[in-house]
Amino acid sequence: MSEEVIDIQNLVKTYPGHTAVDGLNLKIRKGEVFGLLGPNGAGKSTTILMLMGMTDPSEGSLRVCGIDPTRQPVEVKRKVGYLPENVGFYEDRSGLDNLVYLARLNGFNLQEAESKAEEMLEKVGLTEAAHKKVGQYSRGMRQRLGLADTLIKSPEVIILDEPTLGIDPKGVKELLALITRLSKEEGLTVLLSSHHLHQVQQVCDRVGLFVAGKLIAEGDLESLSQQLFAESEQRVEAHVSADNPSKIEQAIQQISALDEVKTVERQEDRLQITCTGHSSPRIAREIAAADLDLINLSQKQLGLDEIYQRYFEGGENE
Ligand SMILES: Nc1ncnc2c1ncn2[C@@H]1O[C@H](COP(=O)(O)OP(=O)(O)OP(=O)(O)O)[C@@H](O)[C@H]1O
Repeated sequence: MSEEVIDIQNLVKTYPGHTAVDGLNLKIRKGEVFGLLGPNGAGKSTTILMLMGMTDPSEGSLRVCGIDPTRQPVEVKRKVGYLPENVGFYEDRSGLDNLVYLARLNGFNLQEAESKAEEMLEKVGLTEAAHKKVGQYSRGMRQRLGLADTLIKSPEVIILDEPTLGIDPKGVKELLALITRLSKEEGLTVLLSSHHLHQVQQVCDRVGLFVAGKLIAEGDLESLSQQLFAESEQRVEAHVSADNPSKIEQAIQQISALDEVKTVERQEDRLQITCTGHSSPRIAREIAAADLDLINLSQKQLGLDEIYQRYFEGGENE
């Protein structure tokens, strides 16, 4: 059975006159890359702050690596690497110097700190820039340095809050590839918050859609589209044998008679069907009942694009 590294139950955070997180339930398993996707103001950062023990929940319970961050914030910080939206470094000192300093703060002696810092710089691809001042780093390099810092204490979980904000497309690609590699190679559990659906789609095993403090759906892409669009219009294409036109006509009549089917159009040996719900099995049965050979049946997979359009556009207060 898979181990739950993050376990959130009925989590609520209220500020005066405002509920930022509203009854959140979420479990994230060991080694998973989970994307918390939502518009500005959805409550992502507030949730992360509660996971890190930096702000207390108003209600509910949460465990990170089995630890309650509200009661044991120091313990949680030992196990969890946190990369905030903006990381502060000493700008006039090199990346290596900054990391050595941060490693020392984490309790390593000077020798250990130096070797850890070099190892982490190598891991995030900054060896060549090790002696360059951080003030001269690009935003992408700074985030990689931030990631190196979060990895120094060998965390079990890393939490990244909008890690790609302000990075150019090439830097984003490199950072996402790095996150994926770290998770796969080191069995790291990753929680990544973002409002960039394409980025989340590229790296996450599962996605949670967070809107106005509530998780409205979670799962992989297929289960998300089932949860959100079960009743909405789907497109199915049936590729059938063209040998017997009368059988094709018969199949079209039978499929058209199904309650959930709206339209059927024939394009030679392909039937384009619009329907609600998951009608593919019934459509396949009708084709078989018309004694027609079915070569292929495909249902258009709804992408996060459609999900985003429907739920997230507009952001806060929408
Ligand atoms: N300290 C605070 N006091 C009052 N309201 C707050 C506080 N922190 C956050 N909020 C409000 O709670 C809501 C959720 O904010 P939060 O920062 O968690 O959202 P987010 O999803 O991380 O968005 P963003 O991507 O913009 O950071 C917002 O409406 C915000 O204005």
